[in-house]
Amino acid sequence: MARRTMSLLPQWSTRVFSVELDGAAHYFSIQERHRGEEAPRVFSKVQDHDRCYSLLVCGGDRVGRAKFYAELKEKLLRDLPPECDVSPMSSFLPNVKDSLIRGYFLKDNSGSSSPSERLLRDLIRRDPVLVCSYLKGKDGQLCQHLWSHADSQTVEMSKGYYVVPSQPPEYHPSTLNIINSDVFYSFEDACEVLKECGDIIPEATSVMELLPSRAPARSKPDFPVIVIEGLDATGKTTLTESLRDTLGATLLQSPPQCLSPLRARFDQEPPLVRRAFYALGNYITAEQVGQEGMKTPVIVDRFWHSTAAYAIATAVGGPVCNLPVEGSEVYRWPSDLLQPSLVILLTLDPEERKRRLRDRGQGKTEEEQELDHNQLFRLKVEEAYRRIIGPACVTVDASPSADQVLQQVQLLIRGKCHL
Ligand SMILES: Nc1ncnc2c1ncn2[C@@H]1O[C@H](COP(=O)(O)OP(=O)(O)OP(=O)(O)O)[C@@H](O)[C@H]1O
Ligand SMILES: Nc1ccn([C@H]2C[C@H](O)[C@@H](COP(=O)(O)O)O2)c(=O)n1
Repeated sequence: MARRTMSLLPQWSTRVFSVELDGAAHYFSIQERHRGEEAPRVFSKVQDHDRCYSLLVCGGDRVGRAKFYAELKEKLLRDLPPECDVSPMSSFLPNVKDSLIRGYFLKDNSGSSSPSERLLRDLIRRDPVLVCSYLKGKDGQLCQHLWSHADSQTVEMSKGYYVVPSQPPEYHPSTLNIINSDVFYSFEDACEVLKECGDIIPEATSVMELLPSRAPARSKPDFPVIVIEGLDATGKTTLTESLRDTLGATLLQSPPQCLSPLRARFDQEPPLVRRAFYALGNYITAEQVGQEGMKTPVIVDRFWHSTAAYAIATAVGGPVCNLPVEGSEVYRWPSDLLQPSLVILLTLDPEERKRRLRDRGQGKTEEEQELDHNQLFRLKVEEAYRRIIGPACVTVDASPSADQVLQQVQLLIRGKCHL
């Protein structure tokens, strides 16, 4: 643990820390010397008697880290005193890709530091975490003390760093680690994740056995390939089935049928593993498209746009303006994935979508419930859909009757694919 702490120290003083407190992001950095002047308070909501700590998840392998981060919040909420608030926190090097470390900020106003500190000492001894405490210095300024663990003893490092407010970064920190943690741009990169979890998730081996040996050739099939995208209950199933019947097409879906028995298992996993699973589903579907597309037109219910848009919207906290800017490399199409002839995005007024969901009355996945409750998340998914290129999607208003939507889409297909 001591060695890991030390390996981060060279960058420690150039890092920015972000804490989500009361719905707002607070950014701070640290300084070795006190500049003399009174620094503005970083956390206006932190009272003088509150004890504050941060926990950053680092070290170990990326699958272990992702799983530990997902479990840590539950552990903290379960084992800390109820007077202790737990908020998301991160540390990053501004505009440096892959530099984000996630964790939690604890604000303890229980009046006794013992239970929290016991838990933190236990965590630092056993788990891949860096722990800091925040104390007022002699001059009244807040200082960050990095804990270290050596020889079975946890000690607060004697030297404190002064905490000073920092400007919000140009790019939201959660965008720094998207590539290869949330979105995978090649078959190899997504496969790598499943290979790494074979020991702890036996189902990963089952997925590997269903995969082609490499990314299927990207050569265009003889017949057009049309992908239908959209949030749940926008009418994808209804439309894709009608298109299959009217065009004499083959209907496929991503994730493909063969992954259905494994899907619920991967939906429980942290984003790194879950998104790799969905990314690989697209390659299995692409292989099927390659075969069927030599015989008939192919309609695909969800494909890459869904994989990338949901992953990006989940990874990026806060409002739509936190998304990576339009034209960012995160919206690019994977270089080894078959490109459809046309991608249609069905959009629907949120109230009508809710009505259709209610009428359908089926169970919902956690992400679907999130879409329902969280207006911001829905807006981010829709905006991410629109920003993806190579091919970009064509938006169709799905509020008219099913027949009218079908006609509108048939017109687009005739124009673009000459069917
Ligand atoms: N144009 C339409 N007008 C009115 N109702 C519709 C229309 N299209 C579909 N519906 C109804 O809305 C509900 C959701 O449609 P559907 O199952 O096709 O959506 P979906 O996008 O495939 O959903 P999911 O992604 O959750 O599977 C269904 O009850 C369907 O009958
Ligand atoms: N190609 C795909 C298809 C689906 N997903 C993910 C995104 C959502 O979490 C969920 C939505 O699918 P549904 O419940 O409507 O079948 O599945 C994906 O990432 N990639």
